[in-house]
Amino acid sequence: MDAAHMGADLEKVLITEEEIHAKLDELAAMIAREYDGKDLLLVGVLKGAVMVMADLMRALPMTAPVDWMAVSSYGSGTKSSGVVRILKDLDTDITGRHVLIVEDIIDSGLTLSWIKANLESRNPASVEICTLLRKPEAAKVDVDVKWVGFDIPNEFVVGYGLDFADAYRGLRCVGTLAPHVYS
Ligand SMILES: O=P(O)(O)OC[C@H]1O[C@H](OP(=O)(O)OP(=O)(O)O)[C@H](O)[C@@H]1O
Ligand code: HPA
Ligand SMILES: [Mg+2]
Repeated sequence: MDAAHMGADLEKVLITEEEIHAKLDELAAMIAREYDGKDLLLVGVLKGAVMVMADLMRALPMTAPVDWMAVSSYGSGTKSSGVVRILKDLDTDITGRHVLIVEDIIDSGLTLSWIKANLESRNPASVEICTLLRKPEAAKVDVDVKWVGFDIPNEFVVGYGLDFADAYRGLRCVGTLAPHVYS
């Protein structure tokens, strides 16, 4: 599908490309201050966090290494199953290291609360979370998140890494889909 058609499937744009980049620059400045002189490991959660990670790491004035986990709780639908499975674990031993989990979205919170607890059990120096998006009204569990880009309404969103049935991740903005896409 070309960009024009992908854009035509949007009902509304919630956050523009420019707003995303300005926010990630702000977050990167705070993160750089927090981890100055520390052994930081960035951990991205596949697949949704790919865009956030790519732009955040380039905004960070440091050489922090990156590792990835793949988990799945949504499958191809629009509701979290609540069951988290590790599809790919870290390559890195995080014992004694400062871990920053980089995510695209906290929706029910089930995925991130599970991942955070899982990583904390591996004896790191610290585990914090940076997420581009959060849906406060959708929270089923409380997740302690240090850095949030945008709080958004409780609507299913796509773009900038976020998918519907694995599509739309390449959209440069974040938006909601038109009803015809679901039918
Ligand atoms: O707060 P929650 O309700 O748990 O939802 C958030 C999670 O859901 C999405 O991942 P998904 O399982 O869709 O995998 P994906 O990143 O490969 O799309 C998203 O990237 C988060 O990891
Ligand atoms: O709103 C969403 N959109 C896409 N993927 C998601 N995973 C959790 N919430 C969402
Ligand atoms: Mg998904």
